[in-house]
Amino acid sequence: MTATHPAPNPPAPAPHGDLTVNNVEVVYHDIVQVLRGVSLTVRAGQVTSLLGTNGAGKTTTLRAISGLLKPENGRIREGTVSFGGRTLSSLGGTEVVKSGVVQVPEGRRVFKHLNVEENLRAGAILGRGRWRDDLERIYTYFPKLRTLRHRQAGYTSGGEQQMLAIGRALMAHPRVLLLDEPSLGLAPMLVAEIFENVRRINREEGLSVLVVEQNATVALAHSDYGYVMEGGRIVMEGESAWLSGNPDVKEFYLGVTEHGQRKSFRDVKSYKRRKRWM
Ligand SMILES: Nc1ncnc2c1ncn2[C@@H]1O[C@H](COP(=O)(O)OP(=O)(O)OP(=O)(O)O)[C@@H](O)[C@H]1O
Repeated sequence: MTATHPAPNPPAPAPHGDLTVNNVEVVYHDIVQVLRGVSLTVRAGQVTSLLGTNGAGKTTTLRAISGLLKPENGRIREGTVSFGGRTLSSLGGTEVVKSGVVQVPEGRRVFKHLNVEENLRAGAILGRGRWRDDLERIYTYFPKLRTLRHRQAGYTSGGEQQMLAIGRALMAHPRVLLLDEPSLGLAPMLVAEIFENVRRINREEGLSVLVVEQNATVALAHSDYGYVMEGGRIVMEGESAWLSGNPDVKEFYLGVTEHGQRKSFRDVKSYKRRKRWM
């Protein structure tokens, strides 16, 4: 059963519309079913988080949206993905990018042999806007990248590569940005900086964001609405403020009991086995 908590005052939709995943089932290699009827909405102009443990199906959900299942031998067996009324689920990755939906992949995947500025310019593939103005725009959001602009990307830190990957995606003027675990392997201060920047871009440009995270604390602190996935299904959804105060989410994802104590890893694991949301 899915627990829901409707948003009382949804903001006025931005002109580009919502991104909707409707009852999507995904199989890999035609036999391994990973998504079992996933439905979610990334509201225009909002930051939406998709939470869940390892293997829940979060990355697969992003691939289903961004048209990147095929290279992984996966396909959408049932359901649709649409953006602003246009169906994306039959399009390939390049067409999805052209429609304004751009994914920042997990693990950064910057071009390590190119310098920072060359990486950013590689993101201007759609020729939307003027690349010089766009570089300035990205450097305003991520001043660190300006100071590093001539450095080979392979010699920058993990956090800098994450900023670069986000900056590169922004060069394509996306309307929806898909972020796969931006916190992975980064120190907490850097994670906070990256999420604050994403929030700022969302507010200033009206960019919609779907962020996949295992770090529920930081994702809920910087998003409007959240979904929790388990076993290829959405098991809970609601406004982020409500989710972060929800005892089930607190206990399981944030590892905190009602009395404010941290749960031990073993307790959290046994809680997981009980699967109280299913
Ligand atoms: N290319 C693939 N071929 C076959 N199975 C896959 C493939 N990619 C993912 N899977 C399987 O699909 C399930 C969901 O994986 P997915 O990466 O979507 O989960 P996730 O929630 O993003 O987890 P993680 O945080 O570990 O990346 C896992 O059981 C995984 O083994």
